[in-house]
Amino acid sequence: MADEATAQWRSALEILASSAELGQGKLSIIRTTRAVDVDGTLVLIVGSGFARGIVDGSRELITQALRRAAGYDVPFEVIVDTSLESSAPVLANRPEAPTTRLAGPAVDPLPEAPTPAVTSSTPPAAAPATVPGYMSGPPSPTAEPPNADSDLNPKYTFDTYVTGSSNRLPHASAIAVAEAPAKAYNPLFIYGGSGLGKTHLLHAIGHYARRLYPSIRVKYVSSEEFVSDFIASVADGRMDAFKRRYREVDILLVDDIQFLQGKEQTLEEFFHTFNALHTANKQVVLTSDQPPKALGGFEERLRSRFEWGLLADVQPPDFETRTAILSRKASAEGLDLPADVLEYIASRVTTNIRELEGALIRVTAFASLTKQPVDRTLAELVLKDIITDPASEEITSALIMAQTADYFGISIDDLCSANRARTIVHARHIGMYLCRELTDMSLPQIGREFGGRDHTTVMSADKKIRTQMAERRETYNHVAELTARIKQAAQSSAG
Ligand SMILES: Nc1ncnc2c1ncn2[C@@H]1O[C@H](COP(=O)(O)OP(=O)(O)OP(=O)(O)O)[C@@H](O)[C@H]1O
Repeated sequence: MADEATAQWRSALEILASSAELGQGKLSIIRTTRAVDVDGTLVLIVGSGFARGIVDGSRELITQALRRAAGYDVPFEVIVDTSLESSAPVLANRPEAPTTRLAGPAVDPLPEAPTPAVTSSTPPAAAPATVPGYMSGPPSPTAEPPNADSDLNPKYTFDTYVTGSSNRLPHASAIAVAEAPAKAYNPLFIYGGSGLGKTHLLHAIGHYARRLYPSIRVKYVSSEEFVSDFIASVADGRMDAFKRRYREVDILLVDDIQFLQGKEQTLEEFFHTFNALHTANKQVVLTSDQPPKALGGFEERLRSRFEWGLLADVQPPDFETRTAILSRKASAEGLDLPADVLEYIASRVTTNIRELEGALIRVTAFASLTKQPVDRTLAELVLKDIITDPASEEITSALIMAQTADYFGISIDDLCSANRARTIVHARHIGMYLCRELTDMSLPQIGREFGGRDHTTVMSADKKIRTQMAERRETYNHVAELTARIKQAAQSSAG
């Protein structure tokens, strides 16, 4: 595979050289890059942070050149290997980029919230009588400090998780696992459709376990981050550190395991990680959009291990649970919404809780913009374009991007480009926001669609649009009108 990667990269370099778009200076730096293939990702290894900056700044042209060379989109990562430095120009006093291109935290790593108020779903605050013995010993000297990078979202706790018949089993087993890691069920495998709270439960396990056992080492990782970390570590020759990161923990929480499908080298490493943890009596919790048996692209030996512990599925919430979730979200935001409004929203959005939250945001944003009280008429007006029959429509990122480009009078290439013109940036942010709300795509997937951007860019676009909707009428209108167009287009193509 390495030869093929080199050949592909050489062809791309020729294409770049034959186009005048990249200056000779940049080109000569890019030429010093080495390419290897890891699990279908082309890893471009540069000799310095400076060279990496040049390659990163030329992403769009490199993407196009690789596409022309290979005949398809070639995903690529850039990493720094300073042993190559002699072949690349070095500028004095330029801060070095980190040696690996690990994806940043999936959520803001804020300190854990103080002991939350007691609610019906709050687990007991005291530690259970039997504290797992392995946590009483001193931490390994080579291990990272406890929870140094556990990346837990402070909002995703058991307190803020509403339970109902659709999620009682995963909720109860998540609590059991946090209370007695590696004793109750190992692994715990939580599966179910998109936006149903699997990530929320993983983070809640981490928070609660840390509250019970302050020195416990918890690591949360999305499987896409696991892949990037693995790729960067292989290419970088830093597998020892990689192994320590994932094996010297007490609880490993791995989100959206289905993204490992077909990634043979990563799966092999994951298999060994899993075995090492399980043998050492450490807890593993996994989430997936499907049960283990349905996970194509996974070897039987791994799928059968996923079934060693407990399988817990999350179902779409019923009407009462949806209403309770909305009520909880509204009060967390300090909003006082009449019951009939909450019920109306819950009746319109039935399958995905992320979309349910999106509907709440729109209704309250519109009320705030127009300085009107939130009542049923207003909610009906705002949500009139939210269509409830998910079977009749398929909303894809391609559809969202085409409609967004058309709406703003720009091209899809503009949306994916590095162009920072105001309208284009705004359109890009709205496109990302709508992909987040209206599709099942993960943050990294959305980032890739929009010109190979990092998942943290998608997160900040999502946050920006959410905030702007309540502050600027124009943004609110853009989102509302575009959603209506996208849903109509999806329905007419389904019909
Ligand atoms: N039972 C619940 N109570 C309160 N909030 C919930 C509940 N279930 C989901 N949510 C909220 O819905 C949103 C989506 O949930 P989450 O991201 O955990 O879903 P997911 O199943 O991991 O989705 P995906 O498979 O797309 O990653 C989050 O903001 C989460 O807090």
